[in-house]
Amino acid sequence: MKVLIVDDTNTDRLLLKLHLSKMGFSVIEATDGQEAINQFVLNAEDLDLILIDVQMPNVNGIDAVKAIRDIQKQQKQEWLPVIFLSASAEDEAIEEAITAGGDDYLIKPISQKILAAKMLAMQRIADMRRRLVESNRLFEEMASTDYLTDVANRRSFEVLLTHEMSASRRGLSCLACGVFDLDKFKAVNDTFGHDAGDAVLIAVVERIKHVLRQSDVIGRLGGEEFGIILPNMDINEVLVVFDRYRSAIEESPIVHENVEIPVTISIGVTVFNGGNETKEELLKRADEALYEAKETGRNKVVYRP
Ligand SMILES: Nc1nc2c(ncn2[C@@H]2O[C@H](COP(=O)(O)OP(=O)(O)OP(=O)(O)O)[C@@H](O)[C@H]2O)c(=O)[nH]1
Repeated sequence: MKVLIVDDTNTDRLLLKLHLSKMGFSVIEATDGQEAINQFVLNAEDLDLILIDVQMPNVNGIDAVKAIRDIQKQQKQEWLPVIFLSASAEDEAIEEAITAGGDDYLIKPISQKILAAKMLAMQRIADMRRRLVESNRLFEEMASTDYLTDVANRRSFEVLLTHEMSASRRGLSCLACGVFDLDKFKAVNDTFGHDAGDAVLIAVVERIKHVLRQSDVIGRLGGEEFGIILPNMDINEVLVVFDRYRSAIEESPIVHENVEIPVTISIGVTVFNGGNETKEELLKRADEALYEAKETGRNKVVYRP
């Protein structure tokens, strides 16, 4: 557990540091409120607790904690426990400290036993907080990822598309968007089985990912339909690039359990017109191009500027 100790009195700070280090905590220090804010910003990622004196010159403990809570709120950070340290046992002082954002209040001189007990409680909170942060991260990942192919799901693909459209508006760069669909995929399922169909979907995505640039996006729009976003494209290259994806699928069959499954895809492509065009309009145009590719023979790219 990493603890920030803030106290302008050297002896108090060093004594606390000694006790906490003996208990096995890693300690960083600050000698006033402003330094506390700076240290918090630098260490926000892995800090577990702040122990902060109330009375300090310049920025006092109360103002520093208010500023830290504001930063946390703005940056949507997880809660970080704060314990105030003060010689004052007045009800009003305790009330002010907790209102400012403190979680506990220790009266100086601090008993070693009380400090050890409080640190045990804070350790529990820190562990709980870590688990919460990790499960939130996992939850967000699951909520935005397609369970089968591990690429962006429709919801997160649309969020990314909106984001890339704004970037394209600002930078006046060309943004290409493609929608592709496996050809006669029902026949793959019917002939080779649903598991083989799943394996084909995974393999197709892997092949496309292999030829995408780092900044490109692929997402599953549903069933056997996928979307591709290509930011910063050269408009003259759009067709060539998407045809490379098409041929990457056609060039060799997908092998599943030693069985060769020939697969092709049809792609509908368009480019973002800028201005007030919405993502729905953009995707609709790409979908219409895909429909035309299907209607006119499949295994082809149709471009609708
Ligand atoms: N294995 C598997 N099949 C899926 C999945 N999602 C959708 N499908 C199948 O994809 C097939 C889509 O069939 P259709 O919409 O008739 O299209 P198609 O056979 O690909 O024909 P065209 O698109 O016209 O070339 C259906 O059989 C769905 O069951 C999936 O996650 N796994």
